[in-house]
Amino acid sequence: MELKTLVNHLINYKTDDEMNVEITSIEMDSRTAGPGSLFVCIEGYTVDGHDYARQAVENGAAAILAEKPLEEIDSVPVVIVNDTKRSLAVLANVFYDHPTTKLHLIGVTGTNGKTTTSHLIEQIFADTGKRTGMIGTIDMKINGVSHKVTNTTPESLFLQKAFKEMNDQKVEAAVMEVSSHALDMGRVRGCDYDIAVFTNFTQDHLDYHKDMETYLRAKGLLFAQLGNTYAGKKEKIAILNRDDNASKEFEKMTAAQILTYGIEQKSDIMAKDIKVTGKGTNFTLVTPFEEKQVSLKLVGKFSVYNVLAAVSATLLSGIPIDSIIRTMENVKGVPGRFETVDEGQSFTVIVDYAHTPDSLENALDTVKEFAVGKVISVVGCGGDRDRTKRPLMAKIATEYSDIAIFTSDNPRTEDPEAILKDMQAGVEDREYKVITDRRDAINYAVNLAEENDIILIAGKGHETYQIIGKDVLDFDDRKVAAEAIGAK
Ligand SMILES: CC(=O)N[C@H]1[C@@H](OP(=O)(O)OP(=O)(O)OC[C@H]2O[C@@H](n3ccc(=O)[nH]c3=O)[C@H](O)[C@@H]2O)O[C@H](CO)[C@@H](O)[C@@H]1O[C@H](C)C(=O)N[C@@H](C)C(=O)N[C@H](CCC(=O)O)C(=O)O
Ligand SMILES: Nc1ncnc2c1ncn2[C@@H]1O[C@H](COP(=O)(O)OP(=O)(O)OP(=O)(O)O)[C@@H](O)[C@H]1O
Ligand SMILES: N[C@H](CCC[C@H](N)C(=O)O)C(=O)O
Ligand SMILES: [Mg+2]
Repeated sequence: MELKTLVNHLINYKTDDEMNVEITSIEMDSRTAGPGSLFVCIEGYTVDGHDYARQAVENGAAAILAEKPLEEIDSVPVVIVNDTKRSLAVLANVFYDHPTTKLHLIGVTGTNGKTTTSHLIEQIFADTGKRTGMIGTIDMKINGVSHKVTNTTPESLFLQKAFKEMNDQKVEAAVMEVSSHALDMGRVRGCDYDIAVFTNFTQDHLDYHKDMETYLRAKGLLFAQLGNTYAGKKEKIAILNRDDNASKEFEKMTAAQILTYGIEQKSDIMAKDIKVTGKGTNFTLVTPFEEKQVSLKLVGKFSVYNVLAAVSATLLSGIPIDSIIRTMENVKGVPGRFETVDEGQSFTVIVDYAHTPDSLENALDTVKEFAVGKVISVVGCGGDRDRTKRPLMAKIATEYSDIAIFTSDNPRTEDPEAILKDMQAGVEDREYKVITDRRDAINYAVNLAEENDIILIAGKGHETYQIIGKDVLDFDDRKVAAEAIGAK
């Protein structure tokens, strides 16, 4: 596409250069720029992309989009805009020919349960033979093939390119997690969602959003972005958790039609008579048309919420209820979410991704419900992340466990001992043990466990690394626990 044609989609830009070069790719990283690239300079949190424009040109870039004149660049056209990040979302959408308008696209937001709900939705579509796409914390999947992602919700350029790939691979239905960071940073600008799903809203990420109100507003952008119905497209739908007060705010922010789900409050889609056991969860699903018995392998009341969200989204996508229920009953789980480590031992070991106060409380509450023996928890809090959740998580760990072990979970550039001190500040009159090294902590828990005890190893779930300083070291809770059980 000619640079002029592409850039003309922006309502305001300046250039002194001819814009007749052919653009064959858009890049935001000088290291991936090459012949034919339009390199877009983004001022990041770590470095300023403008400082890499020269490198991009040396690599062959055909043009530059920047927020200021670049005197060192005279061999290729430089186009100036007010906001390169916002412009990038527009240009990527145009360049890849508005890929999300050709997909049935579902966005899932909320503090906890995004990955789980997205996996459930994808599985329901896949089981009906649909070609599917999914983007989230664990990976991006296109028709079942996994691709690496570095963010739960990647940058607009990555997203639009990924959706184009989905178009090329004839994907019909796609689901993605939409993080509050992504909404705030405009990564999902230009994504044409058909359905937006809200899971729940509790404390997390206050390092970034500073307060709960700002965090809530960021999540609300997904529902605001859903907008109105317009000619030729299906109705836009917001699916809201009636039991969570944040839904009331999101309701005000969207012009879309609303479907609610819930357990406590009267909702369009409901679950009643919930029975949680160590083996699964049974409940009655109530829709506006019928009642159905559902028997899940997933455990916990929180899983019922995720299932209700997935049922709502797929029902409204035209999937028959019996087909949805069949998938829900077969799903064994999502990697690293309440995943058991079974080496034939006489006690239970569960690896879970709970890394917020609310998710930890839910996870431990569920474990307590079916625990016969002691509950032993291994819990840590991430470094360079929300400090205020540390004392809360520690308090929950001690209140819901017979033995709570505090350890490290990706300390990143912080001192691990300082993170553990922040955690300990939240504990009142309760016993706990501090073992800084995560492997030692898991070994200790496994050696302590007796018949019928349950160990919950929280925080890292599917992660296969431990970040200490800037080093990313191999570490997988599931493998480490299996080794500890083997050694015992
Ligand atoms: C704070 C934050 O969100 N940072 C994101 C941001 O990084 P950054 O601003 O530091 O980027 P930078 O390194 O300064 O680079 C600026 C520009 O220079 C370019 N560059 C850089 C180096 C070079 O040699 N050449 C070059 O052109 C870069 O490509 C970029 O365009 O842009 C990167 C590329 O898109 C992201 O991967 C990165 O996410 C980091 C890894 C991160 O940890 N983000 C977290 C906070 C986050 O977004 N989390 C949410 C999930 C939360 C949840 O669900 O719990 C998420 O959606 O992932
Ligand atoms: N609906 C829910 N309500 C509360 N807690 C939940 C819910 N679903 C899952 N959890 C807990 O939260 C943890 C993380 O779940 P999941 O990965 O699905 O959430 P997420 O929103 O994708 O998280 P992230 O923001 O890190 O991507 C799970 O391991 C479980 O302990
Ligand atoms: N998306 C979350 C994941 C946290 C996982 C936990 N293991 C940690 O590192 O804090 C974050 O980046 O805050
Ligand atoms: Mg996730």
